[in-house]
Amino acid sequence: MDVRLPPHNGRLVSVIDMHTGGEPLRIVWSGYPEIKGENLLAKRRYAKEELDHLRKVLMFEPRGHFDMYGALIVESEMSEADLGVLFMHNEGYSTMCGHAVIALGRFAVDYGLVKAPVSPETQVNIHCPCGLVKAFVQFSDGKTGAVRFHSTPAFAFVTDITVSVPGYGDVILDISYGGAFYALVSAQRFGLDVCESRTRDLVEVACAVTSAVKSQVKLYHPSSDDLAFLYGTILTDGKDQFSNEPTANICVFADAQVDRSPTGSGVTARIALQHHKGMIGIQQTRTFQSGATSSLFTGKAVQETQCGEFPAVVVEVAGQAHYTGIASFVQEPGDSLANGFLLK
Ligand SMILES: O=C(O)[C@H]1NCC[C@@H]1O
Repeated sequence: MDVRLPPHNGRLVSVIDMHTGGEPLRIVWSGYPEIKGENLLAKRRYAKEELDHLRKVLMFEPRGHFDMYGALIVESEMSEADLGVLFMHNEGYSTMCGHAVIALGRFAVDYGLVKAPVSPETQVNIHCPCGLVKAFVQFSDGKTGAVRFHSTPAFAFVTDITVSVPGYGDVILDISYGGAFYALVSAQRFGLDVCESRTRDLVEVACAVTSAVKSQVKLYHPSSDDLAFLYGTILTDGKDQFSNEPTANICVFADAQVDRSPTGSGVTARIALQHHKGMIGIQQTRTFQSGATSSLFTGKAVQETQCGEFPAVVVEVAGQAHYTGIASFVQEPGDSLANGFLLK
């Protein structure tokens, strides 16, 4: 059967879909209008201000769903970058996304964004809004495999602060930065278990924490005000002290969106926090498990560094992404739901 273009408004947006540890990634590779801006953070602002209707078309139903995640490939102003990327979710545009970097590393090698890949690993420099992230993609017999990446400097922002969470009382928690800021607290504090409890119960608690922290704690990042916002809350199993056993967590980010993966930027933030508290050493590899799907990432601090006045670490996170499909999306004239909608 010939596949013909359906009736549409003139715009055809083509994507490649992947997932990393169950978390979807819709990579937009053609059909998006030019994203203007003299640097990546300016492009992020432009996408937010001028093109947000297209995020909704691609992330929301009927083409996506409440928990869809996307990546827009853009040009980077950094000479060492192989590609630039903007991340999209159900609320807007993130500054870092580890599961996406793991998928994009493979995509960049498989689709020729990097010339002459080498075995056993090909380096792909991905310019994310938080900075340059270096991905190392397994490559042998012409095939790509697992990916590890080195984060931008990650740091504990504040530890053991008390936040008043309506409905739950005073909660002691940490805030850590792994390319995005997260509040971190053990689910046990709320009588929940990140692997066993119902997802909706975990989401309710995490959202209450996120909203309390947003209203009570002012965040700050030494590089840019664009990075200084709380992305979400990570509920953990409380097993922060180093061990060879996996530690599980569930990340609730953006508008109550649930990460199916262990969360690359979350693993980065957790290791920065654990290192800050003396619970993990440099080069000690820890396994992180998603409370949602049981998928695994590994992580380790590979280098001590500085981020402004914050002692920081570079974290290496490793995982595996898979392809799920390709698609070209249209909006048909006369479709009252063509711009996308969400069920909450
Ligand atoms: O892996 C990560 O870092 C991301 N996954 C969805 C939420 C985070 O951006």
